Amino acid sequence: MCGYVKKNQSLVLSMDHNEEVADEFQGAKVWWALEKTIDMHRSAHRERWYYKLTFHRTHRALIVGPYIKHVMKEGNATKMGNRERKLYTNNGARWSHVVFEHPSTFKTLAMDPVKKQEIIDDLMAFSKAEEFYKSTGRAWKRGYLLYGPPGTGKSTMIAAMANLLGYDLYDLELTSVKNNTELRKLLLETSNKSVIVIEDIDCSLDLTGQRSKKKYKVIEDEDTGDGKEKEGEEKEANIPSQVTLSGLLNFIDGLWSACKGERLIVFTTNYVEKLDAALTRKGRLDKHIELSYCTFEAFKVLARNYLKLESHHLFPAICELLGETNVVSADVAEHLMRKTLSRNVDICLQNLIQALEKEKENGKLIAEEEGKDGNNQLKRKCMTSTQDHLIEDKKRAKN
Ligand SMILES: Nc1ncnc2c1ncn2[C@@H]1O[C@H](COP(=O)(O)OP(=O)(O)OP(=O)(O)O)[C@@H](O)[C@H]1O
Repeated sequence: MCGYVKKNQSLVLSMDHNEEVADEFQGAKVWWALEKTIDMHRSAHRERWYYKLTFHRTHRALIVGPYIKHVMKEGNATKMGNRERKLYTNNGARWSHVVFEHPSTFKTLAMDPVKKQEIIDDLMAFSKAEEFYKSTGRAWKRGYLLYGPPGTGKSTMIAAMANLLGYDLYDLELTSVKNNTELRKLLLETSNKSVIVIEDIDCSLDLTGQRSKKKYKVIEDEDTGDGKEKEGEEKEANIPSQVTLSGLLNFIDGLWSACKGERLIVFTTNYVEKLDAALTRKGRLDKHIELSYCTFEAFKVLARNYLKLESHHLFPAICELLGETNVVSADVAEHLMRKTLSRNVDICLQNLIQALEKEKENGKLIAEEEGKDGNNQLKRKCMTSTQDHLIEDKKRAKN
């Protein structure tokens, strides 16, 4: 047997002609050999390679049934684990892809450890539940809704999910899908073992279930008189969208019942409270996960990721300040990244403390202005003033 290392660094073993490899399954010994025959079909003499399996006749039922099934399953799992995974994005009704190499894992994801483990367990149980879905006649799919302010790690978690399961990622841009026919085509083209992501669902579908109308720049073609999407002298027109929320939900519920393989569908939003109840009701989306402001537990993960620190004398001060402010993990990570510039952990943590203190002061000021005491509700308002800008930017980019 010989082996070589593939591009993605996994070891690939192969057998030589007439070489024999032994295996054992539930006490039964088997021997695999790679053999060759000459195919004399028509006048062409073609070599055909095959595996010969030898075992004692008393084990026939065990080997032909459960053992072969086991080998196929393990083989497929290995193939899935070794292949290059892809990140797909759609432009209208067409998918294009790049190699998916996002480094995020659940280990590097900053969040409450208990909640994190619960999500990992849920994903692993789902990925192994083929028999359950088959026996209950349900489509092998699971829906997640991730919600929380910008920068709390929703996209990071999605990458960690795809990495944990070894699935491809499909980033579905709904605003570029014209109608339900295009949506159906896109969804049917997704591979099994995939995560389909629809980010910022509140920007893609409005609350009545109608997709938000996209503003196209329309100019009259001088020769043909056709209205075409062009740059130049322009007037804006609303092209009515035909992708509806009910269309989307029907696809999720119905379409994949007829499809082989497992699929995760993940929606994200910054405004869970604005979503249509039809989308959020149980059964449609199986798990609702809130990603919120950075806690001390989450900070410890970030400190491990960025500073390789398990503890530090400034941690207690940071712990206290995080309890009094609403700061997202993206902002904390941004401060910790600066260590690469200053090369000094103490300075980096001191800067973070200063930023948190400033945030706390802002919260107090707003509280005073509003004539209320500086409790959570007001601190929330302080944060939303900056985050509303981010959300508005996102909406503008989509429209
Ligand atoms: N929980 C987290 N764990 C680890 N890193 C995080 C976390 N949250 C944010 N980050 C860091 O901040 C960056 C931005 O986070 P991310 O894009 O995942 O936030 P988001 O919640 O998806 O934001 P948005 O709602 O704007 O899409 C990430 O690239 C990552 O480096």
